[in-house]
Amino acid sequence: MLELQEVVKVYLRENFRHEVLKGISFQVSQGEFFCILGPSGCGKTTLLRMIGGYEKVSGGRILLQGEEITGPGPDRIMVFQTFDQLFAWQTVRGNVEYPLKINGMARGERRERADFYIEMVGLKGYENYYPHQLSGGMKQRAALARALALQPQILLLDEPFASLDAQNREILQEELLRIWNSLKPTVIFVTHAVDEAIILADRILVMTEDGDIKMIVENKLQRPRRPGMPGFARMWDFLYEQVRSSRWQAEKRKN
Ligand SMILES: Nc1ncnc2c1ncn2[C@@H]1O[C@H](COP(=O)(O)OP(=O)(O)OP(=O)(O)O)[C@@H](O)[C@H]1O
Repeated sequence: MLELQEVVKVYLRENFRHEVLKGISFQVSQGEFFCILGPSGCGKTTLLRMIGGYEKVSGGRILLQGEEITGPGPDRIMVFQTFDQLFAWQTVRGNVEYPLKINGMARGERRERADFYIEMVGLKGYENYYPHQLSGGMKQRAALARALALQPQILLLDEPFASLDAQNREILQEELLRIWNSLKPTVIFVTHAVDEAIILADRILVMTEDGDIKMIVENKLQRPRRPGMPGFARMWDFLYEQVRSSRWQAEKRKN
């Protein structure tokens, strides 16, 4: 469904060419839960933004259903880590309805659709709350409802639970998996947390510190996955070592 072919991203910094991504190629299937795991600064967000069409590639191609991505579209929606992605002056319902309104959906239909997804993310009863009246977890639920309401082909999630406390993070991971099981969207989920990648993903792409693919690992652990289950710790050790060693190699190169 999604194919990246030798994708390169270069930024210019004070007249220096900074190659952030070094020729990334992979494919994601329809309905797959795909995680991109890597240390801070390795280019995960840049990669996601290019798939979203918010950022141009410097080389290579990104194809969605065989068509090259040239800009943003309602078929790919992004959810971010920050709690301030909602419109502060709109209620939860207003936030979820807004993109539908922009897309020309009639009032009755968009109200119905918004309420459906608000209930799905567990915010029924909070439709008329403003963002400042919500906890961090509730804000992320609202952002997820807004994204889901557009019924995108691909959900692009950029560390959406990273700012939550551990307990809320766990709850939201479970909820996301429940929603993914019922709607089966294709999900590309960026994280730097090894446990999160193992709990969520069908496959895990491990990036090197310097913007390359270290490996793509198939996650065959049975769902639901819990840190104490057989095989979890072994996988965690393996992935953690991959992330750690790529960071160490990059540090050695810098010195
Ligand atoms: N607009 C930009 N201009 C110049 N450099 C940029 C720009 N955006 C990102 N970068 C650089 O690209 C590299 C990768 O950044 P990116 O945000 O994609 O990493 P990341 O893996 O998502 O990091 P984190 O986990 O900390 O969010 C960094 O060195 C960053 O400074």
